[in-house]
Amino acid sequence: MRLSEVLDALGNSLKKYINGADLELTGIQMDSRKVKPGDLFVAISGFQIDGHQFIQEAMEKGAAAVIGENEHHLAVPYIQVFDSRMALGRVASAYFQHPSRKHTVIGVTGTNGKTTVSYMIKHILEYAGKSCSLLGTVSYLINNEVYKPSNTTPDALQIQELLAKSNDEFVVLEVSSHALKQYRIEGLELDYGLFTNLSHDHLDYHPTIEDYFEAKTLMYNYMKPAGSAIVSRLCKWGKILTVRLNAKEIPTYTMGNLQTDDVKIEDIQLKGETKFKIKMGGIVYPLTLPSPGLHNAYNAAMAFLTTVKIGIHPNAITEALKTFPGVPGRFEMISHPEGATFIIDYAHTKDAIEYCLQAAQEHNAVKIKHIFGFRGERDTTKREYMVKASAEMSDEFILTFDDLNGVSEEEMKNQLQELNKQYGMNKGMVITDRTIAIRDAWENASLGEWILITGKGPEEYQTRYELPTSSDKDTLLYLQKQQEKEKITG
Ligand SMILES: CC(=O)N[C@H]1[C@@H](OP(=O)(O)OP(=O)(O)OC[C@H]2O[C@@H](n3ccc(=O)[nH]c3=O)[C@H](O)[C@@H]2O)O[C@H](CO)[C@@H](O)[C@@H]1O[C@H](C)C(=O)N[C@@H](C)C(=O)N[C@H](CCC(=O)O)C(=O)O
Ligand SMILES: Nc1ncnc2c1ncn2[C@@H]1O[C@H](COP(=O)(O)OP(=O)(O)OP(=O)(O)O)[C@@H](O)[C@H]1O
Repeated sequence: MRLSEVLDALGNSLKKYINGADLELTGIQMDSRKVKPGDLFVAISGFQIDGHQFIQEAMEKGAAAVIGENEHHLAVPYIQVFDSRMALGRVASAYFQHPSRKHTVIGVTGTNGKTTVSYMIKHILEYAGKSCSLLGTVSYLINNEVYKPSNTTPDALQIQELLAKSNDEFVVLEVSSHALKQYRIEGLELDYGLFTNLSHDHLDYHPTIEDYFEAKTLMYNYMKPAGSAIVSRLCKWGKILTVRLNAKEIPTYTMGNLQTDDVKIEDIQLKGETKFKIKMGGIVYPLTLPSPGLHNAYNAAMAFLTTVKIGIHPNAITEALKTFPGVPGRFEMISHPEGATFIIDYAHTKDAIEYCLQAAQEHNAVKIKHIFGFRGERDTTKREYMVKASAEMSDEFILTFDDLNGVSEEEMKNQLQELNKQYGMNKGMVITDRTIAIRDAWENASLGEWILITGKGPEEYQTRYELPTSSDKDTLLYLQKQQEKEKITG
């Protein structure tokens, strides 16, 4: 790519161009440690460190040109921009020849359900014989290859690179509010923009829920001219968003429980298999879903509406959803020999906890025990609501450690004890070691009891615990094996 093409791609984010010889660039880097001779280095002023500090290092490694926000006079061409993250998205898209134009791109935003809806869409498309890449919290799946995710939404450079690598017709990607604020999808062009819901989360990053909502709406600045929005109107934010999108004349299709919704969800039965009906254009489609919970019926309805708009026949969609295998760590069940049911789930908001515990209630749980904790260095304002929800909906709960993220064990333990004292309704206890909390529940599990372990989903532990296990599932499988061994040895 020529430097002159970089300048074209920047458009109105270009502020000043200094030392202007045109030259050939061999790559783009936002991390000085990765720079190779001939690369364009984009200096980003980060949350941890200011990338402008590394301009010298990047040049020593052979950077042929630099983009940044500050005033600099360098030996190589320097392009001053208003916002380096925005510039990175635009330049990366141009460098990889605007890869989103060669795919049908589906962006999914919302507080909860992004991953599940994305997996459902991929499953339906594949059932219909299409190929689909997926970028999200659990993994990046491109051309049937699995990549370990760096973030829910990768940085702008990685997004463009992965889309360029993808030979799949469709790409579905989860779009977090952090990504939107940080211009990670700048340069991307979406065919469909999905909004699942909005509830209390990330109020450490966003000053208010209104700001969080505004961040989510930014996704709709990236629609292709013929692109359309698919919005769940089940929460008030979806209703507000629909009005906004109509005003912007973006074709908007809604899922909800009103006659005016394009897809109306009705007659939901949650006992046993999840069964519900979708009413669309005067026709009623019965759906059966192996994934339990009202939230999953909503997720399936969003996937249904999206894939209908893509052109998949509704009957093929209903058939495909019957065999949806679920998502790792989302309401994943493991049975206990005494007839209890253990669930591993990624719920880390009050809303998600309520949906999970409700699903257990709907399955006639004789008793509900809930094991959960809170991530260190993440939104502390949601914790009391999560405890209140658990205290109201479970029979017993155990507060335990989640990732500490640098918070001391003592500090987190005090927090857990304080939250339990204030909001626990005398139903809670604190067992800080997550594996011991799970073992306690395993050893005391009884017939018909449901034990929900939430917060970590399939993620590996970051804290060293007493049992030699690496995740909630691993702990349960370990306990299962131990019990079998004990039976054999008497
Ligand atoms: C708070 C936050 O969002 N941080 C994101 C941000 O990093 P940052 O600005 O802090 O980066 P930094 O470490 O300060 O570095 C600044 C610049 O200096 C460069 N650098 C650094 C060192 C060096 O030697 N040389 C050098 O050039 C870095 O490459 C970078 O370009 O930009 C990075 C690149 O896009 C992100 O990976 C990073 O996400 C961090 C890891 C993170 O944990 N983010 C979370 C909060 C997040 O984004 N979560 C959402 C999902 C939320 C949800 O729904 O659950 C997500 O999309 O993952
Ligand atoms: N539509 C929904 N409404 C409310 N809660 C949901 C919904 N779908 C899933 N959940 C709950 O949220 C948890 C996370 O689900 P999922 O991974 O699909 O959401 P996400 O938006 O991708 O979350 P994250 O961005 O944190 O990865 C699930 O384990 C479940 O408890």
